[in-house]
Amino acid sequence: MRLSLERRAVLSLGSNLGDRVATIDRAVRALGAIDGIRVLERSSAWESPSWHPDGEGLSPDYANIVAIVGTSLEPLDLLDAIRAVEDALGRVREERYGSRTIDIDIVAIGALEVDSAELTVPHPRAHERQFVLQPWLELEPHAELPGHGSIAELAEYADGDVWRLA
Ligand SMILES: Nc1ncnc2c1ncn2[C@@H]1O[C@H](COP(=O)(O)OP(=O)(O)OP(=O)(O)O)[C@@H](O)[C@H]1O
Ligand SMILES: Nc1nc2c(c(=O)[nH]1)N=C(CO)CN2
Repeated sequence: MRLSLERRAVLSLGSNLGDRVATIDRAVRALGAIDGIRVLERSSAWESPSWHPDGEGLSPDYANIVAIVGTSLEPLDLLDAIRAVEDALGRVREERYGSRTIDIDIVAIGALEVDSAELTVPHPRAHERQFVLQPWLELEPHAELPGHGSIAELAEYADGDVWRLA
């Protein structure tokens, strides 16, 4: 279903296989080509060791960006659109937290809260991920993550190294 109003959504894009930044660039272009999604801002690319519940650095380093989009799509339609972009870019769904050519997560959709079997928004792990917080801070230093507060404060406590790619 389409809304007549746009909501501002924060997306996290990551890749740790192949030409990571080129794939992320293609994903951003593909998102912007979808009816109901406008790409408003995108961060530069940041790199970080792969995060996994069993430990860091078990697979190749990731490149990550944050993109801010305006969307008139309902949350589950936005998730479908994101999955379609991941599929179009050749993502193979393997194990959870495993390597991937492209991964797109919905970090937040305005102040909306969604808790369904398929979709949880705000993303339940975004508040503790430097690879989400640092690129987002670059775009919106005063942003708040609904339910968690200031992203600048969250970044002070979040674990993990992340550095800007040239
Ligand atoms: N906020 C969200 N953004 C994207 N997918 C979500 C979200 N909440 C729930 N999901 C669900 O999670 C499923 C698994 O997603 P995915 O394979 O990208 O997880 P992951 O990237 O391995 O882990 P993580 O979500 O911690 O980054 C998706 O198919 C989707 O249904
Ligand atoms: N650094 C980093 N680690 C990850 C990432 C990611 O985007 N960046 N995505 C994952 C998917 O579950 C698993 N681990």
